[in-house]
Amino acid sequence: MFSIITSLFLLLVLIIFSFVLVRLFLYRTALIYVLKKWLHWVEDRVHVYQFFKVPELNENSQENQFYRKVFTYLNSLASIEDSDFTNLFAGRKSNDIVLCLDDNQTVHDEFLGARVSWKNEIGRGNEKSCTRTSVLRIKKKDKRRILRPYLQHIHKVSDEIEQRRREMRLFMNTHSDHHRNGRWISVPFTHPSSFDTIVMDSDLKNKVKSDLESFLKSKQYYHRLGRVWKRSFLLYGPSGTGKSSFVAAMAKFLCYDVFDVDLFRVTDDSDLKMLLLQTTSKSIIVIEDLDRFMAEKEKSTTVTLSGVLNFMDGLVSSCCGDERVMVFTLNNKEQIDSSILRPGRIDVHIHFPLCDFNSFKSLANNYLGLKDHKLFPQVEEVFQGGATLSAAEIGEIMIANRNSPSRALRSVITAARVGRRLSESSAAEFSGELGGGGNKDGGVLAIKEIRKLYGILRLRSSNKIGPSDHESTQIVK
Ligand SMILES: Nc1ncnc2c1ncn2[C@@H]1O[C@H](COP(=O)(O)OP(=O)(O)OP(=O)(O)O)[C@@H](O)[C@H]1O
Ligand SMILES: [Mg+2]
Repeated sequence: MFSIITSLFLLLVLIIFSFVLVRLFLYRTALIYVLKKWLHWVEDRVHVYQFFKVPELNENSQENQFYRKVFTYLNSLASIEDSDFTNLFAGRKSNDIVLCLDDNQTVHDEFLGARVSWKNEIGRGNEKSCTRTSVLRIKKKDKRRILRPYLQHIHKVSDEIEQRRREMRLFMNTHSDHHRNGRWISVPFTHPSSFDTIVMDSDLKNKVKSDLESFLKSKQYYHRLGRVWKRSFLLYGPSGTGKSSFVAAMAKFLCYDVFDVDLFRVTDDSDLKMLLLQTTSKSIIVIEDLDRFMAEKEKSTTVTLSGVLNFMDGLVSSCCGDERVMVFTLNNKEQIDSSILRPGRIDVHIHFPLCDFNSFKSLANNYLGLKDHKLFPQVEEVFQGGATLSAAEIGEIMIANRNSPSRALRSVITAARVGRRLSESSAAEFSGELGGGGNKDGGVLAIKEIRKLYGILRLRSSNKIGPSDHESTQIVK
C-alpha cells in the first residue's frame, strides 16, 4: 500500500516536472507562438468571416479620410507590438518613439467582447504608385452587433488622438503679388499665453471659457437654426491690456489655428474675400487694431468699410466653411464706425481695462510669487488715486525687478504716480520731452527713464490713452 502511494506521488511529481519543462521549453523557444498561430488557424476554419476594405484613395483618386482615421486608430492599439513587423519613428518630443503598422501586417483588436483583425494590405495602383487598403475582418455572427458602433468608436478615438497631436499654426497673409504658393504663409503657433496666465476678472474669464465650450458643442444647434457655425468677438481697450494675449489664449483653449489678417497688405475688397475663402475650418481669424486701420486706410489700401463689414458677416464668410471664431481688436470704440458695432454684427464684446488694484495683485502673484507685501497698501492707494498703468507696463516692471519684490513694488508706485502726472499734462508737451531731453522736469524725465529701462518706449499717445476707467471688464452679448 505504502509503495503504491509512493509511486503515485513520484508519478505526480514527474508529471508536474515535465509540465514545467515543456512550458519552459515552449516559452524559451518560439514554439508557443507557433502553437498560438495554429490555434488561430483552427479557429479561423470554424468561423465564417466578413471583410470590409478601407482603401487609401477613393474612386476619384482623392484621399479617403476614413483610411487615415483607421490608420491613426490602429497605430494607437497596444496589440500593434505583437505584429511581426512594426515601423519605429521618432516622435515629436525627444526620446519619444512612435510605433507604426507596417505593410501587409495584421493587428488584432477587441470591441464589445468580439475579436476583430485588421490587415494593412499594399496593392498596385497605376504603373508607378502603390496604394494601401486596410482590411477589417469580422466574424459574421458579430457583424450586426458591433460593426456600426465599432466604426463610430474608431472615428471618435482617432479624432481625439488627432486633436491632441495637432500642431497649431499661425497664418499670416502675404502681399497679393507674392501669392504663387497661396496668400497665407504659416509658422508653428507657440505663443505662451493661456487663460491661466491672463489676468482679468475671473467671472468674465469663466464666462468666455464656457461660451467657447458651448460653441464647440453647438454644431447641430447652429445648423438647425440655419446659421453658420461661427462666433465673433470684439476685444477693446487701451494698449497693453492683454487683447492679443487673449486671442492666443482662446486659440490654445480651442486648439484652433490662427489666421492673422494684416489689412494693410490687402489690396481691395475682393482680395479680402479671397483671403477669407482660403482660410480653413477650426481656426480663429483675427483682425487687430481695426480702429487704427480705419483711421489710416485711405493712405495705403482700397479696402472699404463695406468690404470689412462683408468680411465680418457677408455671404463669403458664410461660404468659407464652418467652425470658425472671428476676433477683432481695437483700442477705442468711440473711433470706429457705428455700423461695425451695431447689434448682431459681433456676438460678444469684451472690454480690457487698465489695471486696478485687484489685477495688480494677480500680476504680483504671477510675476513675483507675492500674495501679500507691506507695500501693498501704498500700491492700493495709488490705484485708488487713479493710476493708469496697463498690465503690460506693470509686467515689464516686475520682470525687470523679479529678484527684488520690494524694488518692483516701489517702481510700480513711482511709475503709477509719474504716469498720473503725465496723463494730466498735454500730449504735445509730452512728445516734446521725448525728442528734446534737456528739460529739467523731474517727473517727465523719471517716466522717460522708467519706460526706457523697461523697454516701454511705445508711449501711449493721446488717442491710445483710453478713459482712465477702472470699471470691471464686461461681456456684452
Ligand atoms: N491682462 C493681462 N494679463 C497678463 N498679462 C498681460 C495682460 N495684459 C498684458 N499683458 C502682458 O503684456 C504684454 C502685452 O500684451 P498684449 O500684446 O496682449 O496687449 P494688447 O492689449 O494686445 O496691446 P495693443 O493694443 O498695443 O496691441 C504681453 O506680453 C502680456 O504678457
Ligand atoms: Mg495687441
